Amino acid sequence: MSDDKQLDEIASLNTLDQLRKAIDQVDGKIHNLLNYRARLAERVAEVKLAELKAETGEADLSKVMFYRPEREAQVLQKVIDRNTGPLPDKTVAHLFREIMSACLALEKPMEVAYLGPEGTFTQAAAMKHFGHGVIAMPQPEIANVFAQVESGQCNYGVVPVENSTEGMVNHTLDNFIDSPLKICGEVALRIELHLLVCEGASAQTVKTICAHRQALAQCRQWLDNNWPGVERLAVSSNAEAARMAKDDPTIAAVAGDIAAEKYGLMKLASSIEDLANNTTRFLIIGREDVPAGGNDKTSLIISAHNKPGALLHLLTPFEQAGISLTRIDTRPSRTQNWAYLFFVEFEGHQQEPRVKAVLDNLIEQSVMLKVLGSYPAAVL
Ligand SMILES: O=C(O)C(=O)C[C@]1(C(=O)O)C=C[C@@H](O)C=C1
Repeated sequence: MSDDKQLDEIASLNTLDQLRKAIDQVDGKIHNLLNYRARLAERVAEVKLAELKAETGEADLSKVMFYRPEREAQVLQKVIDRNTGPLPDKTVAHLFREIMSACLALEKPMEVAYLGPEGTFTQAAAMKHFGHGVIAMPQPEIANVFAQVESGQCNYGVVPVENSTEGMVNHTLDNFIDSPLKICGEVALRIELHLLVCEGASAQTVKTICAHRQALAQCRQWLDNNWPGVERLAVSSNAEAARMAKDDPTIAAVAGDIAAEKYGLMKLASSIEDLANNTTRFLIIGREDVPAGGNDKTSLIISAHNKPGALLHLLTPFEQAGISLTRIDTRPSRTQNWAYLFFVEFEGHQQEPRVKAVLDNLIEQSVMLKVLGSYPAAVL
């Protein structure tokens, strides 16, 4: 039905009863279509298995790539492109995110490791990226997330990589150096941090402020101004800080809403992060390469020879090919041979000829080059 016809029909309905009957009818149609879509996804799973069998002669379910990040990004982009409202783009995209998540769970339930415990922003990022159809498995450290995916115990992992206030998450970058895993997606999350205490606690009872060191850094100025001289303790995650504050009125945790809810904490102060637009970017890690989807990014680690102008030489091929860099960062090298180690991110997929040409050029100039993966740019 065209938009105009829909509007005319809606305008002709004048009673609550008429409108609710119309809503019931639409719900029936949506419901029917949802299950139709779900059956198509089930059939997709059968076809994927049959294709693997035809290609390799084996029908090993663990080798089938049920999750297709490039296709999911395309589906979500189409949702946004065709949306005419009144529902906002973000809302319809989130609805379709959950529909696809449920369909994927029918194909095969995915196990996703994330930096836990429950209640971390990384868990929120995992849900934003995969929807609620996955089985989320909290891990104590970033290294455990990598290990769970490398060993095959989990299908994918979610790790924080960069914060708009504090820069790169070095643990994650260091883990990539030795890991065979590939980046297969990215997700950005707006981070709001609060000062949380248990019931009965107050500004007078608090002796220590606990949080992950990144969160403490993101609120440094606010804490300096409002809580000068009070001890700050870096712990393994904000959720862990919230867990510690739950039964101890001498501890205040810096953490987000999910942790506050999970541990039943009160807000002594809200939104205490120093920068208004505090965002953390997370990466999805997996064992397979992701095919090109049309709007991709590529991440790599590269080490340059220790001579003047080395970085400039590494970057010139990107400029010549007209490829935009989205990030460049340095880490201290961990072997004596490497003078510099750079993490570079740029627009494009490693299968594109222009990107391939740049990578060939870089291999010649660098001491070491490791492509961490090409993956769809975040849509949500
Ligand atoms: O197109 C596919 O490959 C599917 O498996 C279908 C579908 C979907 O529901 O649209 C589900 C899971 C994939 O990650 C991508 C898309």
